[in-house]
Amino acid sequence: MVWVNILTKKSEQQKEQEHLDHVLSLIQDRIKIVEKSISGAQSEAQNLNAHFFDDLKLDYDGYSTSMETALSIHQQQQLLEERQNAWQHATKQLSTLQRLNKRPYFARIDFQEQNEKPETIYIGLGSFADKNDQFLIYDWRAPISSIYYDGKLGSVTYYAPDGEQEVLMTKKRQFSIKDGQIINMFDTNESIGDQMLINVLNEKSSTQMKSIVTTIQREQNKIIRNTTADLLFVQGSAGSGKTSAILQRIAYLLYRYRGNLVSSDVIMFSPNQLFNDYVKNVLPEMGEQNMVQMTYRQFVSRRVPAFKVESLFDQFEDQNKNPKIAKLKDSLEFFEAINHYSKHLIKHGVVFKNIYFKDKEKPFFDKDYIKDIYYSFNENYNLRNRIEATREKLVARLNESISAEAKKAWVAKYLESISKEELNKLYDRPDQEFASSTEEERFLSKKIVIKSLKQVLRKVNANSFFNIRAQYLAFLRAIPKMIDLQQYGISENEWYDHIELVKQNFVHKQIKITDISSYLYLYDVITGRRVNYEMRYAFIDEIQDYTPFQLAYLKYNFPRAKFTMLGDLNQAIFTKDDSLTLLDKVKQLFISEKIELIKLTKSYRSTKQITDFTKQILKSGELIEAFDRNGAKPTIWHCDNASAVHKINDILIANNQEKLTTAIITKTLEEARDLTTKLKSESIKVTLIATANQRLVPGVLVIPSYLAKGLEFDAVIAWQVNNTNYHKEDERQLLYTITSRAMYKLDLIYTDELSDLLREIKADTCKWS
Ligand SMILES: Nc1ncnc2c1ncn2[C@@H]1O[C@H](COP(=O)(O)OP(=O)(O)OP(=O)(O)O)[C@@H](O)[C@H]1O
Repeated sequence: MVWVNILTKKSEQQKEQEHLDHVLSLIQDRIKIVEKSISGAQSEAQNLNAHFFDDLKLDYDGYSTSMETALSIHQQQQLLEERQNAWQHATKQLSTLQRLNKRPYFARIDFQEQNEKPETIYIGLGSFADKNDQFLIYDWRAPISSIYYDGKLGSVTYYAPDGEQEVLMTKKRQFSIKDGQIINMFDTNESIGDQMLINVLNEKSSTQMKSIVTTIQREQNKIIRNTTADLLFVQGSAGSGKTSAILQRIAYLLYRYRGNLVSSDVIMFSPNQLFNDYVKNVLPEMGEQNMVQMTYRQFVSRRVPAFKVESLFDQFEDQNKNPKIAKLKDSLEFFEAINHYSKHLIKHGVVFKNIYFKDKEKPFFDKDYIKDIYYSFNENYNLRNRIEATREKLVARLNESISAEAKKAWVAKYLESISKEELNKLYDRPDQEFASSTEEERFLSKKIVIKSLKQVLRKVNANSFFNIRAQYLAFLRAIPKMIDLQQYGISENEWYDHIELVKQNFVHKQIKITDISSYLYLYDVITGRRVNYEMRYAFIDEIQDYTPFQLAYLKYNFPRAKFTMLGDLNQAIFTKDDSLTLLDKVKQLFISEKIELIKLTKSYRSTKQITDFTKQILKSGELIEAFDRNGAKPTIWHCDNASAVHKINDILIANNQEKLTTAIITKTLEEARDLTTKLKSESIKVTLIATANQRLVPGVLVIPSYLAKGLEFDAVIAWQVNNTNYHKEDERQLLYTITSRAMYKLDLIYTDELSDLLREIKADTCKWS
């Protein structure tokens, strides 16, 4: 019986190999054709470029002939553009073919639609059809491919453009293919067979994330292919594939809406710059371009170049932060307070600034004068109309003042001081004539005034007459009238002291991350700044570190975008316990019928031993499911100060022997710096990652906790898990985030006393040393 099985398997594999050889030869033939057409198009374009002017009818005499010239240029340009497009299309095709040539497909499914013939299709990273338009490979994103990820054998459904389809799936086969050879193949009845997943997961990590298209899991597939939700909210434990799902989802959407959606219509907010570097290869690996990617801090900071926005480091290590005030400022209630406050501003309360010109003592436009204009419009004017109308009036006033300004002494003085060359530039034409020298002088004076007044015009057009800093402080002062501070446990004195701090920050050109969003929102509401209606999809990873205010502000900025928010409420390292209620807050921003929630509980990153250990750090970690892949139990090392660094060395030697890349994760940056110095003095080679702008290099890394967000490493050494570093209940999530970065091996080192947060760990889930 066994023999028969082996024999059938062998002959099956031979058949599959023959099929693969056939497909590969067709792909290679196609590559040759496309390469030829590319070089053809290239030389044609070069030719066209080189002879561009030879072929043009250059004739500038008379209207009709110059029209002809224009037409001729236009035609040549069009021709060039067409060649360029054909060339671009062919290059894209070539890169897909080259990808397919390396690995044509990874799966096969056999199925039968009602009253139709049975069909067999192969699934790969792109589509490929023969000369008769018969598909030999289906893109993994094609509607039918969905059943490969979704269903067990038997009756299954998938969504085609014309609705739900039911088919009978009779076979699901997975392949490992290398250099044109089938290395292995399995038939499976699971969504995606565990064997394939184990093989993929057992490959060691690199400094770059990889695509997971061959082994997407059922729940992940739901996230990837969702097109109905306005808000898709994914709560997933550490390592459950949230980030992977986002990236495959973007690739899916670009395919599904191709022609209508381009990568610049998609924006992704990521935790830090290091993370961007970590994921940057995934979309190109799938043949797509990367989306717009930025951190929230970048998104807000670029709007306030004059301010220094609190850094990630300061935000994490700021010990003076008042959590009660932060809670208030991060809330949706605070967001609503701005809406409420702005309604009152229709009648009074907008704060203005003088605009100066030459005279630094006397304003050119006095703030009271501006205020009178602003409030001269009737109450039907909303804030945006008001500021626009004020701008218009100021510009009109500016124009009216030209003649009077031209008579001022500085103008005559200036005229005398400028060079002949500069003077000549002031005339409209070189041969311009004037009735008298007085008239000429008047003309030149006006020209100078107009030129100089441009700086005032710029200020008016940039709304510089609106004093946003004073306005923000005024808004903060109005808060006790709108929000019951006691509810947040804040006394009035505390609040006013806090306003003083914000003011001092402004004086030093600094702004805290808790202020920047409300500051910008207030500015936007008052000036009626236009938001981005073009963005179609917004992705937010590590959602637990966002405040409800920030999410409301993002929603305001991208009103037409569908949002996908992913995170692990158990890994909140900035918002801590508040993150647990985040979902309820976010729900208020969307229509409830358009919200879909998905939970991912299985952790693919770490071995079973690591997941079973780390989940105990959380209060409600029991819901996290480990993927059945075995490794060593984590080890907790107790060392004295002198031996701790040597312990690291021993662990690194062992990890190197197993070819595991190690990251040593500290709580703070200061600790990371300190440890790096100690390790280097012992001649241990490590790279310190101190800022998010660094690159992830191969070799041992020392990295502070808040920069390790979203990343993963073969082996992790959690440094100094003592009770000084980790004793507060709200530090559980931080410790969980650090330890859950490990894929295969986890060591924890402490001196003095062990963290209280690790005391309840079951003795048999780790080794104590
Ligand atoms: N279906 C899958 N097939 C293969 N590998 C997977 C799959 N899903 C997840 N992984 C792997 O598991 C690891 C963790 O995935 P990912 O980083 O996307 O998780 P995450 O939920 O964003 O984690 P965290 O919240 O801890 O940052 C990655 O190495 C990823 O490649």
